[in-house]
Amino acid sequence: MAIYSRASLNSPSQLRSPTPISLTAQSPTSFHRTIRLQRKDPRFSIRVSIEDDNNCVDDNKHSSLAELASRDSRTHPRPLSTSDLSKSIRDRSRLRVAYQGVSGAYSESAAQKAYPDCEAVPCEQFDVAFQAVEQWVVDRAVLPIENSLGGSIHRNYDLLLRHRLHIVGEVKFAVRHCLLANHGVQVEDLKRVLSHPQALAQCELTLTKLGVVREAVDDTAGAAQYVSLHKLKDTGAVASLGAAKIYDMNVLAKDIQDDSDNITRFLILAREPIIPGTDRPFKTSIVFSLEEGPGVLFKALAVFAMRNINLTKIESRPRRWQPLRQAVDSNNGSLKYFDYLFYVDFEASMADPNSQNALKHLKEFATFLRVLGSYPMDTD
Ligand SMILES: O=C(O)C(=O)C[C@]1(C(=O)O)C=C[C@@H](O)C=C1
Repeated sequence: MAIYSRASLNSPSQLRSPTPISLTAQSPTSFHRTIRLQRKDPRFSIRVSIEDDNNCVDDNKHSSLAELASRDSRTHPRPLSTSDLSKSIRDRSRLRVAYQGVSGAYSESAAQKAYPDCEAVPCEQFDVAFQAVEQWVVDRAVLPIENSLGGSIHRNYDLLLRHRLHIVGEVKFAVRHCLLANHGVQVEDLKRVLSHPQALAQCELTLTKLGVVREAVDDTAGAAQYVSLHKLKDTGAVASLGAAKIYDMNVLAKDIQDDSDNITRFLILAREPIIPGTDRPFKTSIVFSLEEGPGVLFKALAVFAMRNINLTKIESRPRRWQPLRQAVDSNNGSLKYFDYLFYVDFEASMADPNSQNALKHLKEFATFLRVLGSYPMDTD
């Protein structure tokens, strides 16, 4: 049984697309298959063929997959993929906010918490959400950056640096996971459970007790959608109560996360920065790199401590393009070090001269420094 990326089966506009779409299935077993959605008649029919690695086409699968694809496409918007980004969006009446996943994902709820009247736009991957903002397809992106149980979402730290968007806000969202299965399926029937890797990590204790095989997919709601569409009897999903309703699934257990206080912090990204204020609590996010040497990170952090600026987060990531730095050591000759980027959040606005002085000071010995955004704190 292969786990397909969401887009393989839920695509209204893929089905209308003039070009055939080819998606590689991610298979947990030795099967590795490619799904091709091909348009036979532009208006009325699609042809779905499944090929295995030996290019054997299994025609018997056509009708059922086509049926599934069209049934789902009528009800839920398809996540944007990179190829959609060139198409213009006409309805500009509501703020459009990109999130990663499909309808029912926690990220969609976070987008709606940040902008209650927005049009939440699903995207296949984090990268697509970044590009959708950059290319004016949407106005904002709301993306997870850290979770109180699972830790940092490193991919988004890396993408913040690779793209040129600005952090204009943050939103904290209480994530309450449910164990979902198709109607009639009991907990004892479950052999495996699908979900987003963060969600699986957040439910470690429950899933270990159940003794099920865990399989990672792109998002929690996508897991529910997959199990529901395929009418699986031995597979469950960890997802939200909202996803249970959308994909008509039974809730076998609620609040299965390891700790009831399971909070994910999301960043709100935009093309333009906001003008920082001092009228309410602000946070500033920066990224910098430093020379190699004893006490350099200590010195960097001291620029905040000596000004009584509170740090709320520090994350280090290896530099992707020059991950190793060559340095000369008087005792050992030439040495190679890992080169890091440090992401720091501090509780102050860039409108505050204290923050400006701290960054001026940091620049004296940082080899690179970028302000990612200065934005109101979510104090909920
Ligand atoms: O899969 C989802 O529903 C998401 O919104 C993604 C995501 C994440 O990336 O951390 C968001 C919140 C939860 O922490 C689990 C998963």
